[in-house]
Amino acid sequence: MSPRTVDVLLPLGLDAAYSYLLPEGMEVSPGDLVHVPLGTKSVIGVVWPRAQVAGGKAVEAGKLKAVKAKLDYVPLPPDLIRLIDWMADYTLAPRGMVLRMALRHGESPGAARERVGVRLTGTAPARMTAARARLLDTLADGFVRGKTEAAREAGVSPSVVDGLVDDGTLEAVVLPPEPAAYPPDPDHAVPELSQPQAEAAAAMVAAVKAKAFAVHLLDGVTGSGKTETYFEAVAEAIRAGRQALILLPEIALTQAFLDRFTERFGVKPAEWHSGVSTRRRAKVLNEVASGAVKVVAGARSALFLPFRDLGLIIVDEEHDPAYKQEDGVCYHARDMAVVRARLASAPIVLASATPSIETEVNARRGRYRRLALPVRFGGAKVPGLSPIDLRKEGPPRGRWIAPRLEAEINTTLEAGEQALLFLNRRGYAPLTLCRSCGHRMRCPSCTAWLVEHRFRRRLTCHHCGYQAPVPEKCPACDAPDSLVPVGPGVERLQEEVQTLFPNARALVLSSDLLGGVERMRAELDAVAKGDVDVVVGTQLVAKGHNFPGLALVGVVDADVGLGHGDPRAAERTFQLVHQVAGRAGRGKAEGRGFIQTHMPEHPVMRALVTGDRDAFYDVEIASREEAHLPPFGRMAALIVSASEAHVAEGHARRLATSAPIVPDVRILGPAEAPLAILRGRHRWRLLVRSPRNFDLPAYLREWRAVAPKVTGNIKVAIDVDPQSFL
Ligand SMILES: Nc1ncnc2c1ncn2[C@@H]1O[C@H](COP(=O)(O)OP(=O)(O)OP(=O)(O)O)[C@@H](O)[C@H]1O
Ligand SMILES: [Zn+2]
Repeated sequence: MSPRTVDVLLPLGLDAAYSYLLPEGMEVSPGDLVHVPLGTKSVIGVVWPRAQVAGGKAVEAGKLKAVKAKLDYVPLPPDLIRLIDWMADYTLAPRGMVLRMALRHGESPGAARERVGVRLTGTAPARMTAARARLLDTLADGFVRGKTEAAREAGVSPSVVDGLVDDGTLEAVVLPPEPAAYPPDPDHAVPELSQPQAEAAAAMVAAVKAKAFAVHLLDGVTGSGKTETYFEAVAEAIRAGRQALILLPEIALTQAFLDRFTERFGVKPAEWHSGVSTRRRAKVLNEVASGAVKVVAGARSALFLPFRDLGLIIVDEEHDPAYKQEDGVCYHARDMAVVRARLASAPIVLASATPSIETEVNARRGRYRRLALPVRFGGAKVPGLSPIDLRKEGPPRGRWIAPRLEAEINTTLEAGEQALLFLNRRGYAPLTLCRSCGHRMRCPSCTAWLVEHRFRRRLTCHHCGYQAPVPEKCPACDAPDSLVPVGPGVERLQEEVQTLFPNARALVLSSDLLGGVERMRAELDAVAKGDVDVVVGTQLVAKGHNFPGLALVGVVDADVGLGHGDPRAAERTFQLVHQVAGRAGRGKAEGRGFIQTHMPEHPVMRALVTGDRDAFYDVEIASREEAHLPPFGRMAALIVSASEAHVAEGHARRLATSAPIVPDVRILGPAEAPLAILRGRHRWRLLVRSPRNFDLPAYLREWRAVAPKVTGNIKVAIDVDPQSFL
């Protein structure tokens, strides 16, 4: 009999699986985790289905090494294996690197720590103290409680518990391990839905029941209650004993989401994001695989969880750029979620008030089914937006809040309502320059200005993280005290708010403040509770928050994102401003919004002011179509980088000449990237554009096969469907 072999994919920068001998007596199936030798090391790999190694090198069985051990870890389910293959083919990332994303959190949780609980025995204590009495009182209901919980609930120290155990008044019992998440109850608090909500919910529920792939766009205006509505589909999946995945763009910030889930289903969902401890993630992963965890709310990496029976995927705020991963394997989590849903034969719901152009086009073509929620829940109105023309009624020099906006903020504060000022610039000032010689402070390793962060007293590069204290004299001309900030960031804007409205409680919300997620959650909560009068925030505040007391929104510089030659600039600006404005007027107070701009006649500003969303999409879709931009054409970016400028340029030029010539495929560039130097590496960019129904990944693979060899420290990064054009 010929020796048995298996193919094992390793989580390394390799595309093909390697063959290994299977020792006698060892049985493995695709998806199983195994230990295999690689060189002198032993590494973890995954048994891969055979079809994938067709192109691999045939090795004589005699030279093959043997699988060392089959690991007692959760295997990858078939639809996840197919997703990994699909993603590797589509993004051109090595299959092993895609696998790595699915394995990164897959450590074994180890033995669960034993939890000890206590309960009353009926024996009276030898002696009574006030603390003991409180504890006994707490436990009088007869329920078992964890030792620490019992102490906390009674307000006594844990030693009091130990004392009573020693006395025989309490007995210690071993508690079963705590699950990663308790089962959500689909009938815990069923809301009364409005008519449009009920119709949309019914369609999604039917899709869950159908157990078939289908894409729905839940297209609801800000505050229409999209969450409540898709929760009904989640409830249906739970009722059917299946699992649901809810992707959120910034899960670390969405305490409010978890609270709402808890209100609806009685318990929290399992959370999955980088803020969750490794140990906890391992536990979640195991229980997702066993099927015990019914609902996961997570960041994009949750896409790679080994669901046992995935019945529904929700992508909330589907337009959010945070879904795109730009380093390592470049992929768009929304698009890959659609792929995973297809592979799992499950329905998927994309929710947004400002759908991406791609999704909107799919809905218009009927490929996605649109479920519309045209009005806010409870009758509140979506706020109107008025332009403030900075050319005519701008603020005085050195200030950024125009007089009209200032007056509006005053009115708002007098009425006891909250105001939000939006500026998508972190830090104090985007540029620092020397008053004497004009020297500009720039990052030593990027083509970028250093941004002053006054709270932290540092100049920071937002691209590479470089930091330095603000120097006391100009590094170029030595003039003392000559460095001045130019332009506003949120920190500087807050200073202006404090000057203009000294009695207002102002708060900066930005993703880079000290204190991390915990602080952010606490601050968002404070805003929602009304403990803050004026919020000054970056795009962080645009994301789905519900601030009931917020009446006024001022967009301080609506032009920030426009005019960088970025094909998505108009779309992004529209989405961001519309979403920010959508935070106002959700409670009792009527909402108002103001946008400060130098170009009120710009189509984006006009669409925002007239509130004519469809007109904006019409124009934007038409211009994309005319320019053959996605989704009317396909696009990929190739970024060539090297530590020396001429090396990067030379390679980019040779790469361009090596491109296979195919009618309708256009190579744009190479050109120096707008972010010409990043972390000390010089960058050149090529863009490839093809018709829509063209296999662009196949073309790119063909190109890569004939491209000049990558030598020295040259790197070529491929980004299919690029979102950023820096
Ligand atoms: N059927 C309902 N019953 C009770 N409350 C509801 C219902 N639908 C929505 N709400 C409430 O209305 C508010 C707005 O809903 P939600 O935040 O889900 O809107 P949204 O569509 O997600 O908005 P955005 O796109 O701005 O994030 C929330 O406070 C929500 O609890
Ligand atoms: Zn830098």
